[in-house]
Amino acid sequence: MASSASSTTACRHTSWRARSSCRPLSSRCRTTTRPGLGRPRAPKHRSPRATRGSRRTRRTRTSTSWCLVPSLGSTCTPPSHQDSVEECYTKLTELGLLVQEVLNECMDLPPGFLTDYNSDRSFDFLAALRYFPATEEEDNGISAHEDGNCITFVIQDGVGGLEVLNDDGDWVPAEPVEGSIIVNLGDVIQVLSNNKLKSATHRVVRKPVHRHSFVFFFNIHGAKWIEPLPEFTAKIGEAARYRGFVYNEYMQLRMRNKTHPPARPEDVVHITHYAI
Ligand SMILES: O=C(O)CCC(=O)C(=O)O
Ligand SMILES: [Fe+2]
Repeated sequence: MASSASSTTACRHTSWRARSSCRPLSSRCRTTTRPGLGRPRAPKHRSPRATRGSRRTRRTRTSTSWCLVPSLGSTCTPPSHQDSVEECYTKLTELGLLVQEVLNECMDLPPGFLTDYNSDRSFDFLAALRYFPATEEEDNGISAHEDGNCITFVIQDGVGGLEVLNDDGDWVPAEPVEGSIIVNLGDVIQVLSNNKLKSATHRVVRKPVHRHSFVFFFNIHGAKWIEPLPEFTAKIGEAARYRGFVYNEYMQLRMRNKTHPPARPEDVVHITHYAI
């Protein structure tokens, strides 16, 4: 993650629960200074106006998000867009299933393993995000973080601002490419693969103009037990790097990071919470 004390949007969506109401999820968002969400890795470069951790952080609106298609509860989709949003949701679900199969092969798992293991689609959701223009003092859209789920698909407009942290600690812009979808792996895949595959650390830096993105979270059922698979541990003589946990428990801890931001950055819960 970018820094151990960063500013982020207090009320940005974080879990399927928060998205089950039909209103902008962060319509009254204010920028607050609080610990970031990712791993304590120091990037070499920071965008010039980023005020993560700064005492100067002004209370300005940074972003809003709407849940278009939640698995539970109502949606915020206007009736006129219902059909196209639902079609989009169906296609993204198909894409998730396909990418999951590709992952299954890349991870050399028994055929169909991930399809069976992650067969319940009721925790997936699609969100629409709107980022307000950066101000002179502040340009943080979303602080550095890793997604806690399985796979995330991001469809962004042409404005840019999404950045990924590489192994050298440099932030690399995920430049908008028309017609493309960005695929992020999340913490669940990192744990299952015992760190062979990594969840991408990413953030959004706001630009001087509005930015919009659609984010589809291909999740896993909340009751699922997540732990490193034998193919990445016992079968190859490697120790598990994580203890097992129930997915919902991790989601709730991540949510608590937001509702009750810990005073000390080291107390923010990341996937390392389960590291052995
Ligand atoms: O808006 C984006 O490009 C990324 C959003 C994101 O990282 C998230 O919602 O977790
Ligand atoms: Fe993310």
